[in-house]
Amino acid sequence: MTDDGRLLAGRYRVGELIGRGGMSEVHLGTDTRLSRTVAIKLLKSSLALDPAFRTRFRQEAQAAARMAHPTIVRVFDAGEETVTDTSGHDTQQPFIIMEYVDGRMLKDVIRGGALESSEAVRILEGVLTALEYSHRAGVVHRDIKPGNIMITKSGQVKVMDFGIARAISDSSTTVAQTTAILGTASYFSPEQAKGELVDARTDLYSAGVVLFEMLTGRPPFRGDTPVAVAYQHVSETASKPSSINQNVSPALDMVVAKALAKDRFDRYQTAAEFRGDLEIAASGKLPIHKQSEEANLFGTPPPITTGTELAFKQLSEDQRMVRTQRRPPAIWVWAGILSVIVIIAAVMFWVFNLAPSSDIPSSSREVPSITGLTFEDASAKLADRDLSATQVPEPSATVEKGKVTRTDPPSGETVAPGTYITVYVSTGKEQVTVPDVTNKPIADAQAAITGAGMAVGAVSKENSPTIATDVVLRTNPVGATAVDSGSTIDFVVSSGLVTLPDLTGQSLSAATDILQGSNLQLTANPKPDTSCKQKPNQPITSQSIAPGDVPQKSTVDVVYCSG
Ligand SMILES: Nc1ncnc2c1ncn2[C@@H]1O[C@H](COP(=O)(O)OP(=O)(O)OP(=O)(O)O)[C@@H](O)[C@H]1O
Repeated sequence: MTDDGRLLAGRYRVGELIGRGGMSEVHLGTDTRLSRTVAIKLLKSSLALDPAFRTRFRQEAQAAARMAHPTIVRVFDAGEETVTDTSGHDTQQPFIIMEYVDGRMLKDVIRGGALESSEAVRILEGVLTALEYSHRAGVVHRDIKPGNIMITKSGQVKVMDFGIARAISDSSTTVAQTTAILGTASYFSPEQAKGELVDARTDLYSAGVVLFEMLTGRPPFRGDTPVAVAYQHVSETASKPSSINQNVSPALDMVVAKALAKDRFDRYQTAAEFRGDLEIAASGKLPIHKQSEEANLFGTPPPITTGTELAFKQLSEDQRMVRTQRRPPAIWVWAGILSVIVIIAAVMFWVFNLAPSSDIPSSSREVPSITGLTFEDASAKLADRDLSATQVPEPSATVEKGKVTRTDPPSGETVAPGTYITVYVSTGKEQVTVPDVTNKPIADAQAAITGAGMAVGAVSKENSPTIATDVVLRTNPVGATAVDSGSTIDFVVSSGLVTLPDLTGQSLSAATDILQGSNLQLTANPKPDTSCKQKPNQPITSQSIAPGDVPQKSTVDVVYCSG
């Protein structure tokens, strides 16, 4: 991870790369004027080639910068920087200076599976609060999806990228390109899929899709291509979330059904209305809109289509069912057939005219092997295959710090273009603390060390006047030191012996003191030697145990010169 080091607008220092999305690279940065940490989104320079996009982007970023709400990632500034490419040409690179959010993307949270209903409701309430505020300010988000919702470490919900989708879809990009840039079509409303005008209710549909995914762990419609997914948003009925996750209450099923109504007039009309029903559902009551309404909104769970052909097959089957089961008046049958033809024509137009003309293929991608690369190189390799990357740090015993350890989905798996790949980057070996095992028997101490993730090393013995045999005197490294997980810890244990010094030449009282300090004892009956030549201190002439290692508390007999 290299620091870019550039200064944008003479003020924002571009730091380490922290993420790469479908349309941008995101770096940590510093606002040098205010000395604060910011996130810097550098938009792909290919987008900046279109002057209409640049104008629209500036306007939208300015509108977003006017919004200040705790549930919205603050936009502080936006602009363009002239960049000289390798061939010496100057190009404009748009950038956005945002509040830095220390947290996780909702898409990464959902990757772990369905959330508890209460948590899903709490997060969606945050999203709806943000939408209520932005819709009042006249800003429609247009790209509400788990990849634009962050959850801070304290659990706060923050929605980002207001207005950016508008800048993209209003420039000369095709629908297929827009889909590829903005990610999958999973969160598109029916009106977006049909290329119609959008309004605040479009965001509420997408919020309904996000709620569905939080409750079930998967979006309501899946398919191999954006077209197959968009088709289902227009014409298929979503399953009840409770048919996928039985912990979801009927009340929440009803809220999701209303949010996902195909006709925007059947949906929640405002974010506040949606939030109100969520609160009612969370309290265990059924929202006011009636059960009969719910029955109309949900059909039987549709099979998961794998492509446009399957979608068409399903469509013709539906037609057959309409004819045989309900027997509606002929005029309705013909109206139904007509609308089906219109949809098929729209999809065919999209498939055969727009998608091939764009340089963004819609087939699936294989996740490449990127372990061992830096995040920067890995995300570039993913971007080559139209895949986005999110960085998640994790300790690794084997992979060097700063290098990719693994991905989710793993390499070799096939995914749709625009899919977010979680890229795990090594923070080096996990740090563990050496437990304090002094005064513990060696067997207990060794168990404590292995239990704390370290390896047992050499055991050496050392004399100790007081500590019992095979009890730990100290470790190396000593207790409370932080070390790499798996480090080897050496032990020094008591030998149960003590060093007896040479006592000859010492007076009896000096010898008593010396031995006491070593937890040894001088005999109570030292033997006098009268044959020697008397000296003033009556020195010891011999000792019963030779100097050296002796068991603790040994008693030493001595002979002293009494003269
Ligand atoms: N304000 C922020 N604070 C901290 N990290 C951020 C911030 N914005 C983005 N990121 C990180 O950068 C990554 C890429 O950002 P993001 O998904 O917004 O890019 P994008 O190009 O807008 O993607 P897309 O449009 O495909 O969703 C995110 O997954 C996230 O990890």
